[in-house]
Amino acid sequence: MINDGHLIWEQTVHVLHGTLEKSVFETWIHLTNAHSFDGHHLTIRVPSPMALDHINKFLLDTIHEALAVVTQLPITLSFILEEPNTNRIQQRKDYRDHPFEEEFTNQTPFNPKYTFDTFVIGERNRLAHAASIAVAERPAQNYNPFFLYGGVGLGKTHLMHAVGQHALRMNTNAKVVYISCETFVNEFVTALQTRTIDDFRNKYRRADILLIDDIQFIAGKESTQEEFFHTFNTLHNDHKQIVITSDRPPKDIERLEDRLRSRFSGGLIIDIKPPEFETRVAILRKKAKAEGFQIDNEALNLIATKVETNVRELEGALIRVIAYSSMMNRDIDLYLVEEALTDILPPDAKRPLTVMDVQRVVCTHFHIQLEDMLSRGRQREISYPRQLAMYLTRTLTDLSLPKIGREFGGRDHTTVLHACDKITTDLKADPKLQQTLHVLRDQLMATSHSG
Ligand SMILES: Nc1ncnc2c1ncn2[C@@H]1O[C@H](COP(=O)(O)OP(=O)(O)OP(=O)(O)O)[C@@H](O)[C@H]1O
Repeated sequence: MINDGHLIWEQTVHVLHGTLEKSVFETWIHLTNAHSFDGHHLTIRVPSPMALDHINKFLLDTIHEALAVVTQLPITLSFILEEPNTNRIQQRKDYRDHPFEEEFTNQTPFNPKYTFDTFVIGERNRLAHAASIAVAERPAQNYNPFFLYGGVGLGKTHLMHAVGQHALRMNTNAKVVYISCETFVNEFVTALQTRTIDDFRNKYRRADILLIDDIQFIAGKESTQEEFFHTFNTLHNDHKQIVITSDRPPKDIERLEDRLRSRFSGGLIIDIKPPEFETRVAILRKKAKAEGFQIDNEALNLIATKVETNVRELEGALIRVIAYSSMMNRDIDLYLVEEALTDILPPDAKRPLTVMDVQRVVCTHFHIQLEDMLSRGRQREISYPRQLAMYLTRTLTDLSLPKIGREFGGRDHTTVLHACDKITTDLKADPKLQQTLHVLRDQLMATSHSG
């Protein structure tokens, strides 16, 4: 189970990397590690008493929020001091997504997970992948610039890091510069303010391969566009490779100078589209395997049906399923995936489920009256469907335990809690109950879609 803990914390750190100030992240979070996880409580090791103190005083809320984004489960957290001889630098090197924004250096500038080996090829990214390999192996020969565009979370940054790492493997002396456009803009402004524009120019205009991510960020920034235009020309004239990513094609980037637009369009432009079903399943399988989890095909297929357009979200869904399975101490099967991902509704979902929907569907299934379900009656023919309906309401809606209690004939929240625990326990050993639940859930999903 510690494996799950590592995975959950790794993703949480990933979220924190995007939300915290860079210096805060680097100082307090970067060197933390998962220590133990029991399905409900995650213990994190921190490297120094100062970090322990700072995290507990100032960062707890932010960290809990990030954890909730990752798992959406009530997992609790605590921090402990790391034992002195742990090799923590070794353990935490992957979380730095975009670390390579300093001087030219060939020391692991990229996310080691973003390589061609870990990239799953499918119909809709095959060309992007092939062009990326060609550029990495023969920089500035055929496709220059190489402009890669596509929607959020589809693997553009992954491919760009793969190009950089592969190019460095082919030629360890190559000066490969990776930069997000946002950082380029910020560095340019700082260079102007601190009169270090020559250093800035040397850094970018002496690259053998310049990889610039999310170029759409340059829109409307006139002086940066001017600067980038000259950077681009210098590199291009010197036969150096330029790789650009964007969320849209050059023609659709607003407030972009025409001369840049035409430069961007002068090489190879390729788009990357959301992966089709088979590729989504293959991505999930690869990711699960890489993290040390064996998940059967049916469960992977179900996750892949639920998340269609964004690989980052697809990976997030997988993490949530794994975390949920740890927490409930149950194997990952169709039922568990359904429960863990209940709030991911297909795009055409019309309205959220109500407690009435659940009660109606369960009563019909068990041939009982609604008034019996809401009554005080304790006969098993009534009490068991009632407990099942409470469990379904709890897992399929946002209602709190007290609110559910009120909706079921004014019962106490501990009764609801007991019902949920009972069904959770029964589910583990009762395939028939699993089947029943599956049928009921399908009907409820159909209910919410039909609006
Ligand atoms: N074909 C793929 N195979 C394996 N992993 C993938 C693939 N496509 C995307 N991913 C994974 O999905 C996640 C999001 O990808 P990435 O960050 O490259 O997206 P992006 O297109 O740059 O998105 P954004 O526009 O938000 O910057 C990463 O973890 C990446 O490794």
